[in-house]
Amino acid sequence: MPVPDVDIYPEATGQAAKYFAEHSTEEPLKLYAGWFCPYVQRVLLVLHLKNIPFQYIEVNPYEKPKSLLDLNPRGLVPTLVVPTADGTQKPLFESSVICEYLDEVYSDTTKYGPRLLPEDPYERARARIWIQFVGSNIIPAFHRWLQFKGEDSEKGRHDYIESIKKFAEQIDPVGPFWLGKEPSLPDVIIGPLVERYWVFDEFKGNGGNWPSAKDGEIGARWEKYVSAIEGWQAIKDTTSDKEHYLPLYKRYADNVAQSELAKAIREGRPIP
Ligand SMILES: N[C@@H](CCC(=O)N[C@@H](CS)C(=O)NCC(=O)O)C(=O)O
Repeated sequence: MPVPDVDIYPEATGQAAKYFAEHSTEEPLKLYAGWFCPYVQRVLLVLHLKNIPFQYIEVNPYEKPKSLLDLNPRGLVPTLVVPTADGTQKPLFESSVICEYLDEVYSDTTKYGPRLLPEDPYERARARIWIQFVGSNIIPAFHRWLQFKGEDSEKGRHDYIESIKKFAEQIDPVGPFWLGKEPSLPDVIIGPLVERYWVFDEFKGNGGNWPSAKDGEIGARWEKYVSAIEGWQAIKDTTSDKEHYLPLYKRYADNVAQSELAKAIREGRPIP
């Protein structure tokens, strides 16, 4: 795919642009977001699945406008603004925390559909373990593979593939989703990363070399899971056209991205 010559921050396109336009009017619940961001997409998935009214506010987190910094001093997206009775703004950040918050607050299943964390305490705890695993293993490996060069990048590739195999062992064998028939929070947390597989094929020459049926039962389970994520309507509705992601990910792959996250990875600090 040729990378478009875009120097400025591009805009959302395709299905995502349509979805954002539908949520552009004033609402008490506000999401400060960047259209390209996988962490933002997690929150969008929850809002979309539960059909929660909210206002979508696009900000460029690399320029960190004052409106964002006033809410979140680290200037990261997603930042959610929660309405209060006295009209003050209460911000929330960290995508997985926001997702759990929304699942708890919009919990009436007759209005908002199935809960995203299981009712059973053991299953709920197990889901949280694997959500944490995505944050502590899969995401760092994702960035290491994408941003680093040579041996460091190879270590990222190895860790990424090995950790998705571990995650795959935990997927319900019948599926298609992590807990079975219905999507749940682990799918929301890993879905946007699965949806960005092509980034590695494009920039790291991976050539679609992901775990699959040729690697045995777990590979087959993962392959089936990837198809479920890619065919998931909520993912499709919140994703832009691929070409629009290219210039942004190219900066990461070329190791010139200036975001806090990119710098933390390069300097070997914990990622924000
Ligand atoms: N751990 C955070 C990560 C959020 C994050 O890193 N967002 C990126 C965009 S994908 C961002 O705002 N980057 C701006 C920067 O790093 O300066 C979460 O899960 O919400």
